[in-house]
Amino acid sequence: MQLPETQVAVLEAASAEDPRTVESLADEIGEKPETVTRAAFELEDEGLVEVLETTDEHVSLTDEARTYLDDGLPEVRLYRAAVEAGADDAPVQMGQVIGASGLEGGAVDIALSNFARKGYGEIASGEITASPAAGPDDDPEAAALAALDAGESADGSVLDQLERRELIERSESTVRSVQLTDEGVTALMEGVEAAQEVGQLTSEMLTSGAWRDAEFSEYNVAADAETIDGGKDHPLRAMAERVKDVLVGMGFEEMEGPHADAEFWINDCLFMPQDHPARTHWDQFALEVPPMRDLPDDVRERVETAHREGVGADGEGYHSPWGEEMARQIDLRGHTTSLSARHLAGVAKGDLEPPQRFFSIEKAYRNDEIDSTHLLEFFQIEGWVMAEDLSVRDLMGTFTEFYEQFGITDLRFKPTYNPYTEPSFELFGEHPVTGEVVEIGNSGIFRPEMLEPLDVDCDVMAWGLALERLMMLVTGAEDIRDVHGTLVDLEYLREEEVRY
Ligand SMILES: N[C@@H](Cc1ccccc1)C(=O)O
Repeated sequence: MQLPETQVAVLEAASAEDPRTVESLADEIGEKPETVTRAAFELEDEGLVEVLETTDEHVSLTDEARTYLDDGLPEVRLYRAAVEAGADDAPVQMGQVIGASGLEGGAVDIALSNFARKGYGEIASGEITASPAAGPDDDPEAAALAALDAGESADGSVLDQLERRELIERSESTVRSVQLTDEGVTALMEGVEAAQEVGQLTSEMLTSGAWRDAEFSEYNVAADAETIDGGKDHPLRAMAERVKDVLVGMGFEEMEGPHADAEFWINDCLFMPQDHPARTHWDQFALEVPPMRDLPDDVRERVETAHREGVGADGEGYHSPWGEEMARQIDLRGHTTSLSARHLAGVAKGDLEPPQRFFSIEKAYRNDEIDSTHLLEFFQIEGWVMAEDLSVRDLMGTFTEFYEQFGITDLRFKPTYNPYTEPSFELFGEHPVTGEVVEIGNSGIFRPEMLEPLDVDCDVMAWGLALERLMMLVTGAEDIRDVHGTLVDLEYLREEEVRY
């Protein structure tokens, strides 16, 4: 029988009694493990060997665990310091024990929570009591860490606990072994010889014509191959593109504009009084840069008058103080409605005649508390329609049509308040996994107090929708941080389906 060279080598090195790992075969015949794996699968296809797979669990200690190997677990240190201070007799001031233990920073919290969990004693009203019966010398977690460090194994439930404490990392790998089949043994007895098979066509073979006589090895499309992670769009970017397609399909044109902009465009044009709470720097990020130089004089004057005197015959409004300095201050935009203001004021695309439809899918920045539904930066799907005689029905109809494209058909609306819209509505959708009703956007019909100073004399309905929330409803993700930001699992990004 003739076989390619590596297959012959693998076959000869393999045994019928003891499965041999790919690594040891590779060592023996001086080939790379990948090459041996490939040859092994080819031999398996021919029935000459069997490839056996087992999973090998590997446990490694984290850096944190290594410091505990030297210093002891924080809770054990705390217990020892407590006993030393007499806390096994009577309660002792916590500060005193912590000081004596030498624990600092985050280690103190770690010590306290595990001290309580392990029943080493009690902590109440700033005092610590150590239970004399606790035996930190036999702490199973400490023992397991020492055993693992010495290359020994440890009990499964202790391992689970150590993993929860992030003191160990567990990984699995597939170990492949090769064993000769009866057919393989027979083939070896009858004699196998190496055939000169060519694995790869080279340019030399093409120029010399050697390819004509060469015997090429066959492809094995079923063989395991190295995973190659190619570049692709981030799932959130892919979602943004999908939204863009839908909106363009609905007749919308895209807006562009600065991420860092004058408060004038972010807030003042939206009839947000300068003492409005959302304008404090707790909410939006102010930049230490020179103020905006160019503001169109006529718009600035009309906006100022609207703030100071109100709009309309009876001058309704906030009659709030207004200063140009604040209007020229540059912030990271807290919403992309600044782009709508620039477009409506005619500074982006010149004067616009109705009907018009515009959108943007761009980042907004807010000093929010980060949690499962909030990030400091997020993408807003901003949009507006300018036309004669718009009503709330038009607004709801537009949303219904838009969200339908993403399979969301159970929209709910709730009246809300924005300084720049009247009426205003928040939009909600149901989370497909948790069933929770999630806010997905905010909308309304721009007030005359906003539109008149911008010199717009027809109706404009507008909205800001959250791209990440839409993504959560579409994918079922329960935490925004699983989808976007620095905590996203790389495996998710690698494996997420590519959509065209
Ligand atoms: N700017 C609003 C969204 C919005 C835009 C336009 C009209 C009404 C609401 C927000 O960030 O929540």
